[in-house]
Amino acid sequence: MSAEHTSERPVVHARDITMAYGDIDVLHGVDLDIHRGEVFALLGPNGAGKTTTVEILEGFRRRSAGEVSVLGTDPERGDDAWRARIGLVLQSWRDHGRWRVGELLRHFATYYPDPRDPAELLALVGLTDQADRQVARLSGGQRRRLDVALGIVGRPELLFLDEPTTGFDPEARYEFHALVERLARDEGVTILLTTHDLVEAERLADRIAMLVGGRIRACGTPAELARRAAARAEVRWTSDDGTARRERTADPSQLVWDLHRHAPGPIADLEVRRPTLEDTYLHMVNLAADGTDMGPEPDEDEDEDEDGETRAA
Ligand SMILES: Nc1ncnc2c1ncn2[C@@H]1O[C@H](COP(=O)(O)OP(=O)(O)OP(=O)(O)O)[C@@H](O)[C@H]1O
Repeated sequence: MSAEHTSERPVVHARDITMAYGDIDVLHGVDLDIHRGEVFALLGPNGAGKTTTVEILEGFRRRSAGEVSVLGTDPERGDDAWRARIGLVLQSWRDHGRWRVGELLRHFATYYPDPRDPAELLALVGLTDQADRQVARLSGGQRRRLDVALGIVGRPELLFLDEPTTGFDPEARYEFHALVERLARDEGVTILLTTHDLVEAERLADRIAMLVGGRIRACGTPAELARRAAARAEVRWTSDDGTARRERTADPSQLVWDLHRHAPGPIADLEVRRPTLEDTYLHMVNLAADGTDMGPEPDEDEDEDEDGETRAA
């Protein structure tokens, strides 16, 4: 990566993005800062505004208002040189069915000043054996691997991954996760991932933002988010009379200690279940569905504005 790209300025910087389709408001003031080499996941239920947000950052959609800088440029004014620094793995399959896999990759490589070697890239995504196969004859998971290869052939500084592992078998998913980690860790690629797979987000993301109803409700590391949402640990055990018991508590150590003190012997089936990212996610979504406008929850990594809004900084 050249020195001009290594400044501390966030790769993605957005303030107060709003978006309306006709008279329907979809985004209500989204703030984002994503730093170089960070894997950032955007989570949220169907219709939350994830694709809209990402398309605005990619320069495919004009925002209604707000300030956006991606790799130092307003995406609405991004030129070809700017676009060449960005990789896209989109949900929709592009129509290249009659091309052969290797041929298509070699063709795409010609668009970039310093592309990856197509043969190495095929090996990287596990498609070497399919190099001479027509794209239309690939399985769903193999097409998705090709999408990933096309997204990174130009050595992007910023990679957008829109539900990248849909249709992957577990092994392909595992290999893909390792690839994403390598891109971010070894090559300093910044990655914005949208996914409905909370396990994937937890595994890959340095930070996660939860977008619900067009607002960022929470942002932080997976561990920070798991601790939120008033999510308390659950302690499970089987009491002396054989009854299955469960209790939620903010202090599971104390509860386990108390159980031991009062039990005549070992406690059967004792289990402590820590709050998970899923607990927080469901909590956020349910609050929004109830119409409880609790606003975003600030944490130690976030700037709080005068009005109490949280920035994903
Ligand atoms: N071109 C459009 N015209 C009008 N409304 C749109 C358009 N695109 C999206 N919407 C609406 O904007 C809202 C947000 O859509 P968006 O696709 O950004 O959500 P999402 O979070 O990506 O959802 P999903 O998880 O289902 O992909 C939805 O209510 C959707 O119906």
